[in-house]
Amino acid sequence: MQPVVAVVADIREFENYSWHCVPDQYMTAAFNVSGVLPLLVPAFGDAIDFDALLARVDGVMLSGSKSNVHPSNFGVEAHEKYEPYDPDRDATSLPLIRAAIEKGVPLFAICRGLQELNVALGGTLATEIQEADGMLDHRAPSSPDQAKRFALAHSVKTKPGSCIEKIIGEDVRVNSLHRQAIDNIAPRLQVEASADDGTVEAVSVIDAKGYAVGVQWHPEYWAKTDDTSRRLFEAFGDAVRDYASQKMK
Ligand SMILES: N[C@@H](CCC(=O)NCCCC(=O)O)C(=O)O
Repeated sequence: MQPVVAVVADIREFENYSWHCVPDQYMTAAFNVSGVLPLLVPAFGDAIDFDALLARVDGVMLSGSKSNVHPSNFGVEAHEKYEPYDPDRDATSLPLIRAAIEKGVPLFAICRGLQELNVALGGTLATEIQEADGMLDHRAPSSPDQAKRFALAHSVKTKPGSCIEKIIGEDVRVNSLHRQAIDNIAPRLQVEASADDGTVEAVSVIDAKGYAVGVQWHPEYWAKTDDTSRRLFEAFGDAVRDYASQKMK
């Protein structure tokens, strides 16, 4: 069985075209490590019949992106410090997240995806977090070498007994490529892991009907070689297969 997972596309502009796209690293990690077929969902927003989409897939994965959730989605005025935006992705991810959680469709949210999960459920985001006193700089190192940008950068403590701790253990090292983070956590989310400076690094949905986990780091980049990264994608694949097999009963 090769279950299918919906992956929401970014809108990118290059070569005089608008593109619906997702970086290969997310697609490859889902395909090779989770053992699922990632299917790109165009960022068509509420023109999409989300119930029909979710009836046809076995999971949802939300990738990272250099773009940020538009602050109007969490009651904050737009400002250049929150840019760049991708409103089409927002308009697709946010309702899809709510529908997937309502239906218990397995959900794995990565970086921007975790931020979307928080906003979709009523939370808010802080921006330029590195500028606040006592905060680590969670941005990627400046380098043309992706392996250096996605290098493991800081430690993360998981909450004992949490979903994430059962998957990856207590203290792990993760990469870090973000300048936004959860500010007010959504009522239905619980913190599952934090950085030493208090940045929320992993969450899960309280009383979720199905697997619903988000991480602020990028396990997809080292999914084949890093134990923590691999475990996260394997756990997502297992949840998707369980869901798919239940659907067939
Ligand atoms: N834009 C948000 C979300 C961070 C994120 O998804 N980063 C992935 C980008 C990878 C890269 O820089 O190549 C934020 O900055 O917090």
